[in-house]
Amino acid sequence: MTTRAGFAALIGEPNAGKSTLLNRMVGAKVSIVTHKVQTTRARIRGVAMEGESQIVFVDTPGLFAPRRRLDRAMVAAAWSGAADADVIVLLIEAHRGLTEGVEAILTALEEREVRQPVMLAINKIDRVEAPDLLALTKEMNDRYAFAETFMISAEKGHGVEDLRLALAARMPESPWLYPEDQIADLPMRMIAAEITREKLTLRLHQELPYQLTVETENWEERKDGSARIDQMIYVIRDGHKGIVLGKRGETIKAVSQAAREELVEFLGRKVHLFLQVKVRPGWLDEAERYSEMGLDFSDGN
Ligand SMILES: Nc1nc2c(ncn2[C@@H]2O[C@H](COP(=O)(O)OP(=O)(O)OP(=O)(O)O)[C@@H](O)[C@H]2O)c(=O)[nH]1
Repeated sequence: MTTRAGFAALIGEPNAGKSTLLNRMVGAKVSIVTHKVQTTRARIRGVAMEGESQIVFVDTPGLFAPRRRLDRAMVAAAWSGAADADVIVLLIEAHRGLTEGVEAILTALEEREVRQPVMLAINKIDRVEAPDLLALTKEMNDRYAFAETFMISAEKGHGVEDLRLALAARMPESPWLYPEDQIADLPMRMIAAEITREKLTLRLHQELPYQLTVETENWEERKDGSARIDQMIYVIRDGHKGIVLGKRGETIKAVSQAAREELVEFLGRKVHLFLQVKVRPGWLDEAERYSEMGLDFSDGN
């Protein structure tokens, strides 16, 4: 039996339908991993099985509008995440066509001399007429040498199976990256940390997220069946610590409660969550720290 496994990077403008498509391709069985898990280079969004093939879907956070230095490093990392993948899928919206945003992505693919196959998935075909769709297919393929083109409706499920089969066929021969019965069991600590990070970003000013990391420092299974989880929130300045804590600790309390509720739902048992905030000054400028995260500092400059 030959098994295949590899990474498929899903790229596209915001709102293209990435989440909808992933949920379709990954299916209910593993939808648990749709929490955005941050790995060093890309976010693992889900794992799909198709016959003997395992497809690990990653997306590329921060591809757009880099503003600050770290954001730019994130963009570079996002691209290297895509460059590390075995296949890239560019998702565009049928009714919007070759937008400026899509053009920017294609230019970046060319500039970076991406060597792996890029599949074009034209989504939301339920919103256009057939002649327009054919015209767009031609326009896109004249613009870039896509390996294959798919016309899909992620929402309605049309064409999704064909895309999944094509991706499966392009996965390299390899043992599976995740045991089949553990697909839903991606590193729990990372997922738990990401849950807290998400709650923080929901609560805090938009400026903060990339300057803040959450690490699960301790995970203890208790005899009564509950889990004790200790997490550290790292910020770069004293002032940020105050923001995270909030007045009389209100912010962190609310974050902790929201994160704990989601963890309870996620783990299906009682959770004791302990959050602490620590300042790690100069973090933004520590090239070493960047490389630990898989971020290429020089490239991001
Ligand atoms: N008509 C139509 N709408 C769709 C289709 N697929 C997705 N949508 C809608 O498009 C919107 C965006 O979909 P998402 O899956 O959230 O898009 P996304 O790319 O994950 O968005 P970001 O997380 O912002 O990057 C939602 O309102 C979906 O319901 C489709 O095939 N047809």
